[in-house]
Amino acid sequence: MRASTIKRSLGAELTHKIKESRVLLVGAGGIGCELLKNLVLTGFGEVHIIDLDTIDLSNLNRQFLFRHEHIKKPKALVAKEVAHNFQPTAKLEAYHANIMDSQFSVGWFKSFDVVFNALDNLAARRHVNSMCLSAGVPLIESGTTGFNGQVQVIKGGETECYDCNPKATPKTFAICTIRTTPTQPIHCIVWAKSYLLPHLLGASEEEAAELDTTESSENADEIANLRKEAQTLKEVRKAMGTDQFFETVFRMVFEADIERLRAMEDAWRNREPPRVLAFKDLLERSQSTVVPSSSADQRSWTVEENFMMFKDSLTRLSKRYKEIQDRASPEDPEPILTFDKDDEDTLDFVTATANLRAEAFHMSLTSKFDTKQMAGNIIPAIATTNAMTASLCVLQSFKVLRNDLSSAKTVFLERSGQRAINSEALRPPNKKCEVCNVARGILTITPNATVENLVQGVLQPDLGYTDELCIRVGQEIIYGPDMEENISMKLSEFGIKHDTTLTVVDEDDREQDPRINLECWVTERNESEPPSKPITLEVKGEIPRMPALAKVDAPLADYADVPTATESTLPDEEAPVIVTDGANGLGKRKREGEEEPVTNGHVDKKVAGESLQTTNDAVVVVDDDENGAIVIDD
Ligand SMILES: Nc1ncnc2c1ncn2[C@@H]1O[C@H](COP(=O)(O)OP(=O)(O)OP(=O)(O)O)[C@@H](O)[C@H]1O
Ligand SMILES: [Zn+2]
Repeated sequence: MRASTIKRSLGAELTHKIKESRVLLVGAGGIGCELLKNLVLTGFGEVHIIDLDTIDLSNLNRQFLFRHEHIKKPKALVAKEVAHNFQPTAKLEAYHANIMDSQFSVGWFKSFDVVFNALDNLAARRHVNSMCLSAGVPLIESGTTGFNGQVQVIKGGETECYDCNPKATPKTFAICTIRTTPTQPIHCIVWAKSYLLPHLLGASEEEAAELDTTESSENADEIANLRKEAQTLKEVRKAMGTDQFFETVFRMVFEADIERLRAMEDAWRNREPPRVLAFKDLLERSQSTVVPSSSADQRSWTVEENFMMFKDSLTRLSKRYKEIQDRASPEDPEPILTFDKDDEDTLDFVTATANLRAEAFHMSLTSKFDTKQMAGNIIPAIATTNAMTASLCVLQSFKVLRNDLSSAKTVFLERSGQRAINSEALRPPNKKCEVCNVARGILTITPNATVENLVQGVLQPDLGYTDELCIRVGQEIIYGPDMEENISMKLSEFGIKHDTTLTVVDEDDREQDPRINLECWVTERNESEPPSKPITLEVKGEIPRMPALAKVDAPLADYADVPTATESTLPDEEAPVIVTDGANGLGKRKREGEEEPVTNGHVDKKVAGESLQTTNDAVVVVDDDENGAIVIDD
């Protein structure tokens, strides 16, 4: 877009702010590539891009900044180079690094006007959320899953943060369902991928995160059985590389084990018992069957084809296993082959064994293509969803830059409802959220400052803490009620220096509610400079108390009315239930018992298309001579 067009659409003031701004883009994947292009074309003056990964062939279909010749090169660096061609005047900085590295400190985050998250995992999202809260920098969080997308505007102390709503943990399956009574193809796939493959080819049971092996009174026998069986499988592994290996494994898994399960009569009172797959019979039936080719991945293979594929893939995997074993020195641990959706050998093995098990349990068989999606927990990434989500991020960032949070929205992109784009007013922080419901302070220390200076010189006399407090740096506790010995140690001995963040946790809940956590950002000064105290702490007012019964907050209709952290004037509503859309960790907010998104009167829902004719200030329609109408809507 031409600069003059942008200026006419956004107005001179915002255009100027955009040009002067310094923003951080975390992640240069599906959303990140689109976002970077949008940012530079919109005229953002300085964009820093960080991504830890290198470019993969499978990225090319949607991460349009990357080409074949870029494979294996760092995403951030290539993205920077390519985007620079779109807007040579933009200042771009790239980091091939993990955003969770300590070099990206609170101080560094403070140097940005806005941070954009375009990540694919919960841990990194949470980390950036917390850094932005500490640094007081607004965050535009985004994610997509298939046709669904979401953009959330986060501003510490004013809106919900990423962690204000609980996120669902990845789905796990009870081990007994997987091992004894599978009822769906996915149960067979998880069995093949997380039980059979690891036991045969290396990794231990504990490493299979999808299996819930928690022991209870009901499943104690089954767990004991499992352990015995795991031992047997390890024994069977010794036959690897011999001609009998395939037959031994097959007979153990599809004959002996199924016989054992059939004998558990109670389990089959209300359902059909599994059938034994006889090795000899299948061997005979598949005499003239060929192993399915790799192009036959979209159709379900016959039982005979699955049998042949089981043999073929097990042979390939055993060969690989033996090769690794032969190369290793005697003191090396046993080799481990683990499932990878992009590893043909393990995918063939999982498809074939899952299907044979599905056959034994009277279920329909699954194609290799579908098995890949299911076993890899893959929901296809859709380029248009990423592109639309990235544009919505930029539109929301305009409101942040204008300091107009009251018109910023959480935006949902969806396909199932009547409307493609829905939005909700932002909500104030959830008072129960331990991540954003913290007080913040600036702690100025001298090089020799001690824990004692902090506790007895500042926290207790100035802020009223008792002995029941605990001090943390990251996850490490450096001082607490049972750690008196640390009181005389220097803060520097715990690695506390300029730009470290430490947290003070009030553990005194005997008489009244404890204070909310106090997060201190450390700055250093010279011993000789005034004031003379070795430590000073700057905090605004008293540290509020932890709200005992704070409930979920209402949508934010008017920012002027946002209750402060100490007030409890909010409506008495149930905590929101998060329906996650999969790996992106984003949750669409729904309240319990509701099918549709919240429409309780507080919520301002809008449709992009419907707003075109409105006179709402946020909607700008520009008639551009060359490019037709450009509509900027929220
Ligand atoms: N801690 C982190 N620090 C920096 N970048 C990260 C971090 N975690 C994830 N990323 C990056 O975020 C991007 C997310 O993009 P996307 O969701 O499109 O994933 P992808 O890995 O490119 O694609 P796919 O997972 O579908 O193969 C990736 O490029 C990934 O490398
Ligand atoms: Zn929060």
